[in-house]
Amino acid sequence: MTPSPLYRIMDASLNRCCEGLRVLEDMLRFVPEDVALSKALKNLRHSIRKETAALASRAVKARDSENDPGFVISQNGPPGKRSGMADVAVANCKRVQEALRSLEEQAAALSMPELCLFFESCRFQVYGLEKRILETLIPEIRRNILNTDIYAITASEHSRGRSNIDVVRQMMDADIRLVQYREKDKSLRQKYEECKEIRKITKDYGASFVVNDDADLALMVGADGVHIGQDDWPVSAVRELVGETMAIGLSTHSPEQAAAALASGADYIGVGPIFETRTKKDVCDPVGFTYLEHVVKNIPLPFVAIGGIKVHNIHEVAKRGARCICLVTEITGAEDIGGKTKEIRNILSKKGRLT
Ligand SMILES: Cc1ncc(COP(=O)(O)OP(=O)(O)O)c(N)n1
Ligand SMILES: Cc1nc(C(=O)O)sc1CCOP(=O)(O)O
Ligand SMILES: [Mg+2]
Repeated sequence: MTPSPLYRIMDASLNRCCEGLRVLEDMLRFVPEDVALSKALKNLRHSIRKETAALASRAVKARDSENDPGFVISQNGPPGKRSGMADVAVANCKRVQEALRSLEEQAAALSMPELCLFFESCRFQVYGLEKRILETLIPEIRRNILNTDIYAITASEHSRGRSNIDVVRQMMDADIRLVQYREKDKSLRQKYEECKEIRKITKDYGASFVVNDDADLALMVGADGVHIGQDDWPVSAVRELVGETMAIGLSTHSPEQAAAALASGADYIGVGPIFETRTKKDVCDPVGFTYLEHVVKNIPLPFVAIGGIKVHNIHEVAKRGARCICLVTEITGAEDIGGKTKEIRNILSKKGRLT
């Protein structure tokens, strides 16, 4: 007898549900190393496999993957729709919940009341786990954006006449993993076009992309982060606008601002200007090493040191504990961006030996 098509749906939904749980389980295990949460997901997956063993062996008989129209749809769909790890986590929570809802409906239609109740209780467990995932994994992923040595920023007026696109391509070829788009005098349309292109390039290279000032632009182009200053919109308002998965960076220039940034929910802070800089017009006086050392000792947030940092002084910054360092014109103004990046990395790799 041909099995009911409902079994075919259940087969697909069971796989979808367990695959989604596995993705989440691995992310929690390896990103924030949250063993308890990872284990809770694993237990749920095992209990679903156990409770549905009889159903699964019937459902697999209804499987016909070669003729599944969904396969054609996913093959032709837009590649890389997810904009980062946080999006992957959120999408997989939804995937598991939807699969469980579908299983529940099919079980009801096939008059399997016990399984129907089981799937419903699993779905409610996932709602609870999703809340914990959003509270632990997503902020960790957002803060991870600074988990790199160099933070590059565009500056078309200091780029030897090269376009931002050209400069970003060279940055990517130099294996710079984090780039911010910062332009003060271009129209919104120009900024939008450039950011769209830079988002595409950075994604191709697997690098992170942050937009300065404009949270709406960051959203439109699917950036990984937005960077705001003390006079920009407050972090809480930006968070409301951009949602949970986008990182928010906040410039700080004093211990008071750093403490406020911590309370504000910013994912990372800019610490500067360490030295004098002419790149930012309305910048305050250099904060020097005192403020940098204060942040290293007292502020449990990722930070990036910025302002006047060049090849000749970067070791002074690194040896005081800055692990992520931002150089704007030193990189955009270099004739050979790849060569300059190597020079910077060479110094950073020797920082322990420099006095
Ligand atoms: C990484 C990083 N740190 C600091 C800043 C400066 O931001 P802000 O104070 O808002 O000034 P402008 O860059 O908007 O002139 C930054 N952009 N990036
Ligand atoms: C954009 C920016 N923000 C700063 C801050 O201290 O918040 S300093 C700065 C410009 C840094 O450029 P350069 O590396 O060319 O000196
Ligand atoms: Mg700003």
